[in-house]
Amino acid sequence: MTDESIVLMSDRRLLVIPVIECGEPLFDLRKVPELALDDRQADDAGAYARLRIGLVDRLLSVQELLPAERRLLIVEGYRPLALQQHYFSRYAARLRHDNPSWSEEHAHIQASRSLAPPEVAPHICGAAVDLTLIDTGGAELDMGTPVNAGPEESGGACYTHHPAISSEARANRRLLAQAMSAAGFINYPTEWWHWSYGDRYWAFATSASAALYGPLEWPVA
Ligand SMILES: C[C@@H](N)C(=O)N[C@H](C)C(=O)O
Ligand SMILES: [Zn+2]
Repeated sequence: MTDESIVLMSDRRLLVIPVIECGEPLFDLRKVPELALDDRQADDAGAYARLRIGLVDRLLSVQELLPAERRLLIVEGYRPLALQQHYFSRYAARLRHDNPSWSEEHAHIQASRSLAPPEVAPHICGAAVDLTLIDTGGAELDMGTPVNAGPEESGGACYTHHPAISSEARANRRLLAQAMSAAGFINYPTEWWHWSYGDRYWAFATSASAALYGPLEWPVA
């Protein structure tokens, strides 16, 4: 899959998709012992561990679909808007610094390979999850790159269908993708670990007439 065939998060078609908020609450994954949770993105208030309850149910069904010796490892769910804004503007500024000939618009588009522009971002809706696979001893499987490896540092190997990864990593990505897709999740093709349900990217990819989940304030009122 080339960059040209991938619909990026900066695509204007996403912005016009309506959101019909269904009102589902965020649920705390720290109360779900069936799902392994990693603390590399942890914040004091535990925002990273929250997800819309519908996604939690779907992750439980994903785990049922996996072979007994494989489990999901959840890295990040909900992300407050201020954090998304910080991540996105920092990365766009870094790209402009490293590529002085790029226009602001081009840097915005290129930044959206790794981070969603805040106006369409699914993590701020509790509708996206970054995750990987572990074995029975808790060791992460070889997925070709670490979670959150950017296109620059990974030479593009973070793209889900990048050809230059080992056959073992490809098989592990395929296993993850089959189970996540079967549960209704949609992958962001530039990041093998990023999956969403009910957000605008999901609505676009599934031709749903509207997204189910809009942005949520943090802390929840
Ligand atoms: C930061 C990365 N894990 C991520 O979540 N990227 C997507 C595109 C996002 O910001 O929604
Ligand atoms: Zn993500």
